[in-house]
Amino acid sequence: MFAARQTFNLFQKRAFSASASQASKVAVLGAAGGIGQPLSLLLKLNPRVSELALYDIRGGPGVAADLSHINTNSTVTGYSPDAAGLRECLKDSEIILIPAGVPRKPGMTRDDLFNTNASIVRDLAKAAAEAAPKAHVLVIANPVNSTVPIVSEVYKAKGVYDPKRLFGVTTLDVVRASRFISQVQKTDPAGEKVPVVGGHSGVTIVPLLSQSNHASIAGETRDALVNRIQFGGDEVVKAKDGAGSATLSMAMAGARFAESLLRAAQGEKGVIEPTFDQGIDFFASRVELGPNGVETIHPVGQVNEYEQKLLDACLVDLKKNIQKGVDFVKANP
Ligand SMILES: NC(=O)c1ccc[n+]([C@@H]2O[C@H](COP(=O)([O-])OP(=O)(O)OC[C@H]3O[C@@H](n4cnc5c(N)ncnc54)[C@H](O)[C@@H]3O)[C@@H](O)[C@H]2O)c1
Ligand SMILES: O=C(O)C[C@H](O)C(=O)O
Repeated sequence: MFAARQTFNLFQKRAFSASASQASKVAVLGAAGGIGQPLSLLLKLNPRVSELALYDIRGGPGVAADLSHINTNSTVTGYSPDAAGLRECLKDSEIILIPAGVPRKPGMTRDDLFNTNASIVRDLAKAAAEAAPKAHVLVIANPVNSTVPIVSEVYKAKGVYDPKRLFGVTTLDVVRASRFISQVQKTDPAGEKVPVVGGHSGVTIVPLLSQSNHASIAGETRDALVNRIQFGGDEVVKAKDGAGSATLSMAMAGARFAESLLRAAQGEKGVIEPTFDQGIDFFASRVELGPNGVETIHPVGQVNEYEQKLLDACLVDLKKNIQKGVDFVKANP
């Protein structure tokens, strides 16, 4: 049994009747990138978003001009790539998504991105903490296991940290798990829910097949499925052959998470998503969302012996990844 007091991803779907007319400003930092562009497109199509604010060190205004011609009601603004532009972009945002940062190439681990992405995320977090301290922050930039603790340390230093409003986006892991299990079982992925807990890299990604519709999957089929869920990102990195990592599936996952937060903010009950988040430590698990972000962190629940071993292996790496993020901000405030 694993008593998690942290989060990394979320999931679930419910019918809803909340009004979509409430004003919601959503900011995307890294909006001109491989994830940023399709993510911004999906947000432009979301009637719950009233204002889309796009920032990137290059290309933000161009992406904004393009999206602004789409005939949905939201406004789209691209901001200049400087401190004033970033501040304006962030001001009054309800949700801030951060896909800014470099992606992997074949042969790299997500941790190999740390040296470049840690300072990018730290600096964006500083700006967000100052300009929009109450916004929900959704960290996509890798290594998520370390970049989320970086944001939390920055917010603590600024005296505005609210663990209920900080999320590591691990939605893609449950999206993959649902798709991959449906391929094995020849079912509709829409009906497949597989909790995935832990972190967002390799063995820290722990799918709980015993809690899925197919608890009896065992042996080589189970091992292959678990491995595919844990290393799904590598599949895409390899196929893109040096041109980056998952962007389109990630955009879908990020947009789904933002939509869930907006639904919860607009009064819908029972909105559950997986996210990497902080209770005592950081850990991805299913989280119920409310108007102020995290409402309830669901326990990991009953796991079998096989999954307990996966969790044990996960925690070894995850703790190191978390500490690395915390130490980075302490050494480089
Ligand atoms: N959480 C997940 O599940 C998940 C999934 C896929 C990718 N990722 C991660 O997301 C990140 C982005 O991936 P991508 O494919 O979009 O990369 P990309 O290189 O295509 O885009 C990154 C964008 O960030 C911008 N950028 C860089 N520094 C910036 C800064 N200081 N301020 C604002 N913008 C800045 C770049 O100009 C670029 O447009 C990577 O770190 C990748 O590993 C995470
Ligand atoms: O694999 C990567 O580096 C990107 C992302 O974390 C993913 O899971 O696709």
